[in-house]
Amino acid sequence: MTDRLPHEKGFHVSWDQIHRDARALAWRLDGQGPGGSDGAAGGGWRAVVAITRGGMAPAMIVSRELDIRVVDTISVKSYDHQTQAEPRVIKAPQAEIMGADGEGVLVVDDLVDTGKTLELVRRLYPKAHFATVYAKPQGREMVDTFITEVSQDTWIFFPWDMALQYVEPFRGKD
Ligand SMILES: O=P(O)(O)OC[C@H]1O[C@H](OP(=O)(O)OP(=O)(O)O)[C@H](O)[C@@H]1O
Ligand code: HPA
Ligand SMILES: [Mg+2]
Repeated sequence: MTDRLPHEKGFHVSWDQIHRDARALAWRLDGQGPGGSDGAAGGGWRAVVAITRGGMAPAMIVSRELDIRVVDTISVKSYDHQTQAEPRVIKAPQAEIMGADGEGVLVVDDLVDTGKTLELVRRLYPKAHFATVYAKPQGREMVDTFITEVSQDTWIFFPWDMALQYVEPFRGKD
């Protein structure tokens, strides 16, 4: 177990921001799949596999943008709150979708941090393409395509983990 606290900085991502960034990820992936170039069905990808749970919202947006209807999940658990444990697969995707090595499959996650989650999934499906919306330097090598890099000492807060709440004005009482 590695204690990940404290993080120096917080990067707060709204629903609107993750939607824009996941769309940007989809557009970058369009035509990059082994199944074809410009105009190919699904951007050349056979299927999208979301790493649950954080990868599900980005995977939904990517699969919608690229018109990919075959969508599955792999469940990898690696953190309890901000404390990291050894990642383990709790649920695997369908064998027919993945094929022998994952070729033509787009594996999507919200972020790569240490890279341990992707390292595990890569070992299982070495020819899949690994895409995340955000990446930290330590895990960057594990991801093929990402949109925004944040520093290692930043904790990314996603909208599904947050709620709107009142804040005192900058010029508050006393
Ligand atoms: O690169 P790593 O250091 O392995 O960290 C990245 C992973 O950690 C988080 O998932 P988590 O295991 O917390 O589960 P969740 O998606 O269900 O929140 C995040 O969604 C990534 O999947
Ligand atoms: O920065 C992060 N934010 C949310 N979940 C995470 N899981 C690993 N790193 C992070
Ligand atoms: Mg996750």
